[in-house]
Amino acid sequence: MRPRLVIAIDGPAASGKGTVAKKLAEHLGVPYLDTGLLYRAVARDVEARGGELEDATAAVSAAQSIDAQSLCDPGLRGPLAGDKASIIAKIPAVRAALLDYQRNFAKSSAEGAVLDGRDIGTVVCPEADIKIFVTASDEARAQRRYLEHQGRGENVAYEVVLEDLRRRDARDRDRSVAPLEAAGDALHLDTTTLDADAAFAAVLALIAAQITR
Ligand SMILES: Nc1ncnc2c1ncn2[C@@H]1O[C@H](COP(=O)(O)OP(=O)(O)OP(=O)(O)O)[C@@H](O)[C@H]1O
Ligand SMILES: Nc1ccn([C@@H]2O[C@H](COP(=O)(O)O)[C@@H](O)[C@H]2O)c(=O)n1
Repeated sequence: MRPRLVIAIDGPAASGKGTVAKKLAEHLGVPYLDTGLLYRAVARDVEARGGELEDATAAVSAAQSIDAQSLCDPGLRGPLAGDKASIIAKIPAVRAALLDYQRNFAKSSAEGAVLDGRDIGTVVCPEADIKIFVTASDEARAQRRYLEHQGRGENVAYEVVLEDLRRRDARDRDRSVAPLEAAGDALHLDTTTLDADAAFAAVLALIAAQITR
């Protein structure tokens, strides 16, 4: 029988962490949480109530009343929602309000769980069995986002996508609480030259090597 595994996957925007995390959860038959959706949903709810994203009181109130059912809202997808999420994600009390939800999710299944985000290996699940930090060059990540825009028929210049991505990364890296960074014991995967299948195969190999060590 396979041991219970909690797997933490972190990395910057469009590094491909969500793609590998979802595949991994399916492969292992464990629940998967895209924690970015929580921050996106808080930003959505603050604005829906007429609040400002920088208003800590409004953001904490939204974080405390987050509705798990509403995380599948397609309006949460896309870079604008991600950018708004990164503004409320800087507020320490918002992060604190979302911690229990994430930690309870990690404990919710006897088989384990896969969570992806920015601070899973460092703050949410510091005791995770496996931690993976997924990266790719800025240019490769911007190209992925650019292709997403094109797929939706949106006319956005590659240079604008690159600039937006770098601004969001900087906000996530430079914040005072739970910044985007690799845990000291994380395994590193650079997906710049890997397609999604190759990245998944590389993750499986990293995990196999760690488990059999
Ligand atoms: N290895 C890869 N090679 C090329 N494209 C990829 C790869 N992995 C994912 N993609 C594509 O890149 C885009 C971003 O991938 P994904 O959503 O997994 O990134 P992410 O790191 O979870 O981003 P975010 O934090 O913004 O949610 C998607 O369109 C996805 O299909
Ligand atoms: N664990 C996390 C996850 C996300 N964030 C913030 O939310 C933004 C959107 O995240 P996506 O993964 O959906 O792109 C992200 O830029 C972070 O600001 C976070 O702080 N911690």
